Amino acid sequence: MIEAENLTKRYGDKTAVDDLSFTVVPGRVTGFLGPNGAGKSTTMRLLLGLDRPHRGDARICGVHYGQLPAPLRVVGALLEARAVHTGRSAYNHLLCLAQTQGIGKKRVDEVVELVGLTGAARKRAGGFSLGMGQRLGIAAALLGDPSVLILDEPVNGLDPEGIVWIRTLMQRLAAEGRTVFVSSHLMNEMAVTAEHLIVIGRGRLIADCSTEEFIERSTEKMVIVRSPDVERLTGVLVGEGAKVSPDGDGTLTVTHMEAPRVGELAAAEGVVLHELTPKRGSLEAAFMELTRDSVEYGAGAGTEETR
Ligand SMILES: Nc1ncnc2c1ncn2[C@@H]1O[C@H](COP(=O)(O)OP(=O)(O)OP(=O)(O)O)[C@@H](O)[C@H]1O
Repeated sequence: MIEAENLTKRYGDKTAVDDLSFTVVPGRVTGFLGPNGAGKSTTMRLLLGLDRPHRGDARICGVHYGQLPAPLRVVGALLEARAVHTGRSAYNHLLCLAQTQGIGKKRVDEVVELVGLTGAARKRAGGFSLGMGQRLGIAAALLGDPSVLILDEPVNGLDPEGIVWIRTLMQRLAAEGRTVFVSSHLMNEMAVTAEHLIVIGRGRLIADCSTEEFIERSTEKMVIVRSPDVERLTGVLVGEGAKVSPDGDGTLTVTHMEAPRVGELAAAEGVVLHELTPKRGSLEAAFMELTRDSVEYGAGAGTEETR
């Protein structure tokens, strides 16, 4: 379990994390989302005791990170892509880490295999690609067989096979009853990986809910309808309050009306349907909608004064 309580962190006059409270529970993958500069990495550093909050409290399994007697055995962390600048082999890098916490060589062999680095473990870790470096970072996070995992952008640098691998791994670790807290910019990936989301903007909490609820709350449901008689169908649906946009080739996108009602109206009017597909919005669309006012950088982001 991870608990943030009224966490606040300022850098000069910039408030990076602003009175942020949330709880991350075991047994499911919790995604941590927010636009660039929202405060995700800062929050993770506060949780891991790498930075001190100006106000509030960060606890892992009920205590501050610094109070954990053997931290690697309780919490495994991967912080944002920094290569391991070491002339040591990946294996020796992990072995040294393990030894600081009284973790045996057998576990080093296990994690090397678990992350698919067996063939590369004797190579110099400093020469690793970004993807291999990520795998090594994940191996280090798993060394102590921790019950809590805090992963900042673990998908960074991974190829499609690596992305599926980390998704499956995170879901398995959560299913084993661990707390898995993971930040990412890849919305499609988070939509299929995380069951629960914590979303922040400008250091403040925007949403703390299931992924499904998050999407449902902030995107409009659509129905895709295909018919050889779009004109008559459009008339019927619009007459009953639906909003209809023709996509050409006999397809309509219908909003403001659920799929069963579309089907019922078409049947009542004797209009043939070739397709009737309810479509839920994407996590990406929901994220853009909910964080629109919290975007720090990028198109449309003004200065504090102009907003
Ligand atoms: N050491 C620091 N000194 C000064 N400002 C900082 C420092 N660390 C973070 N900040 C500022 O705090 C804010 C939050 O940064 P943070 O890196 O936590 O955001 P983030 O959500 O992880 O962003 P990204 O998605 O781009 O990685 C940003 O405005 C950033 O510039």
